[in-house]
Amino acid sequence: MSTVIQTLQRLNITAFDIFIIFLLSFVSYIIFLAIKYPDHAVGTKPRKDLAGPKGVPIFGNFFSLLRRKSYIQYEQDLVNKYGPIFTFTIPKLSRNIVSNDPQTIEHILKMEFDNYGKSHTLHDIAYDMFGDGIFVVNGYKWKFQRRIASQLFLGKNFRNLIYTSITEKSKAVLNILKNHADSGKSIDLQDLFYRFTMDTFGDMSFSVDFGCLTHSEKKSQFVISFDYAQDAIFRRFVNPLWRFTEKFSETGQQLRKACKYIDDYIYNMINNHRSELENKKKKVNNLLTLFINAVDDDGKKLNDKELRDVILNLILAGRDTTAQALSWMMYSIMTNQSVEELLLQEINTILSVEMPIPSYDDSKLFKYTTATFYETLRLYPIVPVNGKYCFKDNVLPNNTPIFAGEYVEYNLYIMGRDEKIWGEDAKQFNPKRFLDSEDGLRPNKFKFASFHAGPRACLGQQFATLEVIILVAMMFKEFKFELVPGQKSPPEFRDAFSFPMKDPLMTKVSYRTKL
Ligand code: HEM
Repeated sequence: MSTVIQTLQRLNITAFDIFIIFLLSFVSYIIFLAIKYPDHAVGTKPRKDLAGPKGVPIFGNFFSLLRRKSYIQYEQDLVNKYGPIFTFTIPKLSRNIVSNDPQTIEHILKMEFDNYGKSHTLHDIAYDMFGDGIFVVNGYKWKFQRRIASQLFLGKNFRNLIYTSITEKSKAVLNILKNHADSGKSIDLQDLFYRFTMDTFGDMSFSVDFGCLTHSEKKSQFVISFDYAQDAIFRRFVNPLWRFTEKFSETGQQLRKACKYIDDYIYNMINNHRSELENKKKKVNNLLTLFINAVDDDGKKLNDKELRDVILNLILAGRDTTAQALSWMMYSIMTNQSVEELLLQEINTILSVEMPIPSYDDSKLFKYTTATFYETLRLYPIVPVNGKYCFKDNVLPNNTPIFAGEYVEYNLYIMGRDEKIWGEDAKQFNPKRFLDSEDGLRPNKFKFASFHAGPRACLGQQFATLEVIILVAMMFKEFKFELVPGQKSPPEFRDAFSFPMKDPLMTKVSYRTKL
């Protein structure tokens, strides 16, 4: 070090000179980048062959995206201007090529499955919460988790477990609704559904009572931390400097605190479950037991960190998706009287005063209710924007070339309203479209891709459908629901990993017939 200083002194170079050299080098580097990336984000290839908004040097379309009202609105404006295929770039997140057509979805989710997957950037951004869980990994890690989890969701052995959890927690929801019907106090249904899906999932998957329905007035610290961490991590997508800013920001500090709380809670749950399994020496059938006992190809069991990642991903999948779908479904029913009438007709033919809870087998009879659920997901897809990272150069069925490192994205919210895909009444809420069509309740998975498709199709579709049918049937059998006036209709949504309503769904509850 001292020789460097001596040399600099001999050459008469001062600290100020060094500062100027650094500054000039930095400015030259920025100029070099600005010339190399004149209208697209750093690290991306130019794509003059594709339509799309012109970006600024280095940052591409980052600033216009920051000014957006919502990501969906941003893309809707681009569809209106450029048509269904267009592109834009964001630093770190690379180039997005949006192609809103079912053939593209089939191509990336099924036909070219091995060539399109989760990216390193997604894994990095989400790591603090999702770790190496099923939503953010590819290859063996994904396959292994899918294989184990599917035993619960697709295996017949777990039918009773799932059914019992759903009906028990649905009864708890009905008790809360009774209190509101008696007191005349309105209720936020979205919040109620989050509590319902969290408790159902906790019971069924971990034999844990999160207490969301029993201690309904106070959110548990776990839920508060879980929600905070999810939102903070989602915001990283539009902050390429998040690693730096979070070191100093309040958000960063709160996020670390939330993740620590979540980790402690989950590790504690794992330890309790392990010792319960060891002490009782009996089989506790649930998702956590399946993963604790599972062995990989080398005969190795998962360690606590791996179990934690698996659990957190599944809680995310199991809670938010169905709670939000239920909220949009209730909103859609409350604003479509004819749908409510047909739904009630169906419920009343299957349920009675003596049989107010659908049996597992009866749940299959709720065709119109299932169609109403699907129609909700068609117009309000819970993962509205999805896409995959391209590993090797490839060409889409519509002849759009895709280069390694680019994302192919599709927007189901926009596709759900596209008359070319769904016909003239695409924007209308009409559950019958599923029943009247040839495919019925087995719609083409690439057109109706709300549950994803191909080898990574949603594992929880049947579980979510059962959960929705049972709760909705029980709720409508006993209560009437009415939106509290003065709320935005349709409700606004919030940018997130899934599709939450921005505001509470305030609803007045009354008895259908006072018993
Ligand atoms: C309305 C309810 C639901 C909807 C609309 C839905 C939708 C989706 C979508 C779009 C994906 C693909 C996500 C991706 O790009 O990686 C997915 C994956 C998944 N879902 Fe669901 N989901 C729902 C409920 C559930 C429930 C209740 C569970 C139960 C835990 C669940 C478990 C999973 C799992 C494990 C995956 C990952 C599959 C894989 O990568 O192999 N889902 N779901």
